[in-house]
Amino acid sequence: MSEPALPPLLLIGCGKMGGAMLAGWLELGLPPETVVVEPNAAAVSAFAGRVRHVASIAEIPAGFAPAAIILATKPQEAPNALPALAHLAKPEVVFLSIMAGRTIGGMNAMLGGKARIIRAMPNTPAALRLGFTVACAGPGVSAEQRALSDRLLGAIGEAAWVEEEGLIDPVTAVSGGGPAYVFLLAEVMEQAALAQGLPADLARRMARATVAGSGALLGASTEDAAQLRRNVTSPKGTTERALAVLMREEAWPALMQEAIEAATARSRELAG
Ligand SMILES: NC(=O)C1=CN([C@@H]2O[C@H](COP(=O)(O)OP(=O)(O)OC[C@H]3O[C@@H](n4cnc5c(N)ncnc54)[C@H](O)[C@@H]3O)[C@@H](O)[C@H]2O)C=CC1
Ligand SMILES: O=C(O)[C@@H]1CCC=N1
Repeated sequence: MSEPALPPLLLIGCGKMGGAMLAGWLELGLPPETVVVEPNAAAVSAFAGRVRHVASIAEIPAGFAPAAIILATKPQEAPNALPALAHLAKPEVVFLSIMAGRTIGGMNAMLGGKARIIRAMPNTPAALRLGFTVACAGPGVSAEQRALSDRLLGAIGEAAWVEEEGLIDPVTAVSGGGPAYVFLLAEVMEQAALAQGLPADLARRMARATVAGSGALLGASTEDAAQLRRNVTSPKGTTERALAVLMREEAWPALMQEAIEAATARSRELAG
């Protein structure tokens, strides 16, 4: 059975994440009445003719009744943008926020106190429909609104739901920011290759291909990451020597924990 057509949406902010999500929704068959609010015209040029673009919230066409309003500006923009959207907060409208840190309660206060809100945290592999999003529904969100949001998030990768909103802060630290840590791995591998005398172009290609290929292998495999690691590690071989450095208690295990703790704390600070 084919899925029903998507209803018109209102997207607030079409930057890196908003644009990646919009691309996924257009593939699902987004109606052209959809409105995108984005002050930077260049950010929406790739979507010209397929959605209606306005530069500010004040220019949203009067009477436009979206089923979902996606909040994809920076968290620091919320105090400007959300009060201007309060007139659209009705029981039949769900707000789907991807802003780091901003809590359902805090956003609801800015939206006039009666908004139905889902707080979600995606990540940038969404641009290839390989994202991972964790979402949490606030008070009053209907089963239909949750199903619509699940469909929207499923269009950009995998979606999971939690009941406890506080879990979104560590989710933001682990999967929201996670791609940055993986890209950093490619950067430092490249630097280490250079330090061993490899030519610059080869060092760059090797680091990129190794991180991308390993990610693809992990994605395609049913084996645990630990088993895939063991598959590379010959007893008394070379990898074992490298892992003995990286897996020292004070090295990657402790550093990753400290990094995730710091990002989780920052997410809580961004609540405002
Ligand atoms: N970049 C990432 O990896 C992730 C970002 N997020 C969240 O997504 C949100 C957006 O992040 P990015 O896309 O990275 O930032 P971005 O800066 O690329 O996009 C934000 C967009 O909002 C626009 N904007 C600013 N004021 C506006 C207003 N009043 N109305 C409408 N649009 C306005 C900006 O012109 C910009 O294009 C943030 O809240 C961030 O926490 C969540 C998960 C991952
Ligand atoms: O760094 C940030 O604040 C956002 C949230 C997760 C990824 N980027």
